[in-house]
Amino acid sequence: MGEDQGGRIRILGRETLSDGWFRLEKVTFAQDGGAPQEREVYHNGVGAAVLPLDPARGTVLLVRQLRVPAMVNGDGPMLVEACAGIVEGDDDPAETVRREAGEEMGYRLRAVRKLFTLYPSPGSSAERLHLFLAEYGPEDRVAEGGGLAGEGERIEVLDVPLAEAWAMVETGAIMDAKTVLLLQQVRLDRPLISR
Ligand SMILES: Nc1nc2c(ncn2[C@@H]2O[C@H](COP(=O)(O)OP(=O)(O)O[C@H]3O[C@H](CO)[C@@H](O)[C@H](O)[C@@H]3O)[C@@H](O)[C@H]2O)c(=O)[nH]1
Ligand SMILES: [Mg+2]
Repeated sequence: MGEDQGGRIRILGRETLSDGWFRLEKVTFAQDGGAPQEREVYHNGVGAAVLPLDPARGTVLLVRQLRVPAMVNGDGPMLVEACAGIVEGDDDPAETVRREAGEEMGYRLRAVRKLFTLYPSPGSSAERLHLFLAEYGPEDRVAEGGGLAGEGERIEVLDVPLAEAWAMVETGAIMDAKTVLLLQQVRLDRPLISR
């Protein structure tokens, strides 16, 4: 059982509630010697996402796919997002986004640039998400894309002007947090081609 550096938080117990696709754990802890408290933690892995920009045409690549959580919330069933994937084991997140860009979009990436590593939903999820920008051009389309049919993926690729992508954020057609963040970063970095 652990304590934090100040010794004020003591972990009293850790219990696996479910161990399916990812693991759901219940953590029991006490703060400042107080009463025990519980939190559920979903260990949904390490992710990596990339927004490829074509600086010459002022376009970005996005993917549209079935997202069951959005569907059961009544917002889906399809979400428009930046291309993303789960980082397996000790894989390099930059390699993960190159691989996912090939599988999901059929594009090879250039000038892959790391931005941040973020907790997308730290209240209940242990996921760490690595965010990248990249560049592409029409000549970098090297395959069909669409995702891995064996995993049931049917991914549509969108090659859209930045202004159109931003309008989709404003109308609610894009609701995915990492995607909004990446589009905002492009608007900060490239104000002249963003409007
Ligand atoms: N069988 C099964 N498949 C699942 C389950 N949950 C997800 N999958 C499938 O597993 C595959 C994972 O595909 P990736 O491309 O590697 O990941 P992702 O779903 O795009 O996830 C990425 O984006 C998420 C949303 O931002 C991130 O949460 C995640 O960490 C990752 O970065 C998808 O086909 C997805 O439908 C499940 O419970 N059961
Ligand atoms: Mg994916």
